[in-house]
Amino acid sequence: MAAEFPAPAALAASGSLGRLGALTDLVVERLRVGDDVAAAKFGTGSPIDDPAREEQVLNQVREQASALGLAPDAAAAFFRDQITASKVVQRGLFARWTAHPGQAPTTRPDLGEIRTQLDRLTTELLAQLKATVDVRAGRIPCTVQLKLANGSAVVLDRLDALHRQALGIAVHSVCAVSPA
Ligand SMILES: C=C(O[C@@H]1C=C(C(=O)O)C=C[C@H]1O)C(=O)O
Repeated sequence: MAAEFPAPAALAASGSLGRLGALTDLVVERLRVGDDVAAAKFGTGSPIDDPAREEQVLNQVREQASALGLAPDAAAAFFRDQITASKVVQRGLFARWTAHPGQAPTTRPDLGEIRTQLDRLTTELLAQLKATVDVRAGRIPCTVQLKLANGSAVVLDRLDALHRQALGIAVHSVCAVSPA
């Protein structure tokens, strides 16, 4: 009987469920990198918003999307959501750390290294967008798969309210036709 319900650790090892599980896991990984970005900027005076960097990210997205045969505008819209979600995480953590300085990070990661990590995630996320074109084109199946993937990610990754809110923003345009 136990074998029918894999232990949480086994589930965590295999990632979020369903056909959008791998994409969702990358989205969550990018949100988590947002925590590191916040730690890199907090207390330095560096703004959360960096429009020049955003433009660079979106240009990279458009170029790589075209090379993969994905629609550049749709890919850019998806990444605009990733950027918005990252900034929601950053603002939430800034507010938390300002209100509770004891929770603020004690080490400051290097923003340049973090951005290299984000560039790698751009490539991996685009590959997953490409791999899920078919499932994302089906309105109802996509919505069901997205709920499955997100629901399992929330549990497996133990997402708090801030990261759940950010995940909702980040997957806003995953299904080609958004549910009502
Ligand atoms: C992640 C950063 O913070 C913001 C979010 C970005 C992103 O999600 O790619 C890019 C620039 C910033 O507006 C960053 O500065 O690198």
